Amino acid sequence: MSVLKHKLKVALIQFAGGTPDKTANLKRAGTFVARAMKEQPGTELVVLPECFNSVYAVDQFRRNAEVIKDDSPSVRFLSDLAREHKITLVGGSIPELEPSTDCVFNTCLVFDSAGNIIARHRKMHLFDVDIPNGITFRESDTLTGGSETTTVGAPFGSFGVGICYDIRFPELAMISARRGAFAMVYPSAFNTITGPLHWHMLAKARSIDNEIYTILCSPARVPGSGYQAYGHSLVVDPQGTVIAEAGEGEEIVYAELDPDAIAKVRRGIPVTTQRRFDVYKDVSLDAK
Ligand SMILES: NC(=O)CCC(=O)C(=O)O
Repeated sequence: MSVLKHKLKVALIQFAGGTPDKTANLKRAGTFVARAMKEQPGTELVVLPECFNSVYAVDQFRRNAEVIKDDSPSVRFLSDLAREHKITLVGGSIPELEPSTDCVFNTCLVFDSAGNIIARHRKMHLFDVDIPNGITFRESDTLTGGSETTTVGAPFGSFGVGICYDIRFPELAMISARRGAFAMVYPSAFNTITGPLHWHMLAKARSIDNEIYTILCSPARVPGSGYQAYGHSLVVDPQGTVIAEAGEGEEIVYAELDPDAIAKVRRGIPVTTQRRFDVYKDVSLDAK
């Protein structure tokens, strides 16, 4: 049985949501999703970008954080959106406040077509980098990393979720693929320094490693804003080919995923059954 149950239409909403006005950001996301449903009828999976409801900045996460409960503004909005359009919605990411610990997480919620939360992925690997003459960013100044990998069961099959920098850690994708995922979905916000270096290569690598689809959804670039998003939301097929890609501005990326594409690649180059876990049982062990 294929890991993807039937052909699947997806839409990636690359829009400029991350302004200081959360209400306006949510409203705009809703407008784009409605447009996607008109332009590509039959869409079942919709993806929003990382931190789509507020400004992506270390000193803004706590201010914009919401507790994950039914009446929090972004949670209610996303739930209504999924129910209204009868879609599985990967709700980008939002800053989440965990009241029991007072920690703030960068969190992706996934909703089913009835508006129920079916997964919560807390970004595991925080974006802490310091590239000379490039970019310095330290999410860990104000965020806490999650500690669980996420594989979501949807009516059309299972898919894994990571958030942006998580894509650099191939273990997440492999864990989900070994659980039967047909795709990895990463709400993301690369930038104009690391985007040109690694965005496409990482997406292709995760696809080729696991012979699955890889989906990256970025915010649109806003000239003059503090954090310059890379854009280029894309879908890579199980062979490592980009089958749909946006430019830098606001745009919806449409694609149709095909179970046969996964089966064909896996038949031809069967790495998913040739792995030697008897040799590399646990890569987390210290190297000898
Ligand atoms: N928001 C992020 O995690 C950015 C990750 C990034 O740009 C990278 O190069 O990795």
